[in-house]
Amino acid sequence: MMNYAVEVRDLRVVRGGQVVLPSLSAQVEAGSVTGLLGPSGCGKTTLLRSVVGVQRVAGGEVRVLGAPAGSAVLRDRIGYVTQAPSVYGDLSVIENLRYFAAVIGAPPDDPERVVAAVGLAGKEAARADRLSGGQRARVSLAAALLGTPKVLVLDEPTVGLDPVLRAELWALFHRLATAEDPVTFLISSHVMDEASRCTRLLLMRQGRILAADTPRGLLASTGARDVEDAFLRLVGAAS
Ligand SMILES: Nc1ncnc2c1ncn2[C@@H]1O[C@H](COP(=O)(O)OP(=O)(O)OP(=O)(O)O)[C@@H](O)[C@H]1O
Repeated sequence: MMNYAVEVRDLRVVRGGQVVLPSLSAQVEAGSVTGLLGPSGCGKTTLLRSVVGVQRVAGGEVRVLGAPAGSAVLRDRIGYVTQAPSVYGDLSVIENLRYFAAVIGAPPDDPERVVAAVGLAGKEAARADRLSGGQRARVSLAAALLGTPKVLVLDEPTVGLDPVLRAELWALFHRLATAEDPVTFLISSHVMDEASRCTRLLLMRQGRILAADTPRGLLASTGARDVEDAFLRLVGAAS
């Protein structure tokens, strides 16, 4: 039987009177680097918020590591990085991470470990509001890595980063996903060319999952030459 880190069944979400997810079902395989791809406004963030347990849902079920999304047992087992990096501007990099480590009860030497993991060694003493956007995003990512979570949910983590840094971050995700104690990644992006970096894909449009497959499987089943083309073919077939 497939081992799923995240299972979503018939999820319904209404935001501001608008049905954003009518009835969405999807799974994320344990140890995968799963990309959630779809155009802006299709409901990616809403789905991620539901997985993390911060979204009010109107129906259906979301389970993470077998427990209901948002339950207390998941608190230090799931990390979430939102689109807007949530760090305190008036604190240094290491102060931010020490604060978040204390909140979740992570080991005292964890801030140093995660600073190195995201390539910010040497920037520990820098105030967060004096960092570049990409550096601030990496502080948020470092905070999500504290306490060695089993599932990391990342909302467009590579937006605004240069290609070298982008490649480094994807390499980091794969290292963590294939480690002895693997982390499962669910990563949203509206940039289709990031699809090839994922081991599995969820293609989403207008609150629905169009396809769930490996990048290779998706190209084979659609006959497309790249994921953008596959997406267009699936949209064409669905309409
Ligand atoms: N706070 C809110 N109140 C009401 N509606 C909202 C709210 N946030 C988002 N929505 C609506 O929900 C829909 C899905 O938004 P969501 O942020 O999940 O999309 P997304 O795919 O993550 O987009 P993007 O790639 O631009 O971040 C959109 O139509 C949006 O207008």
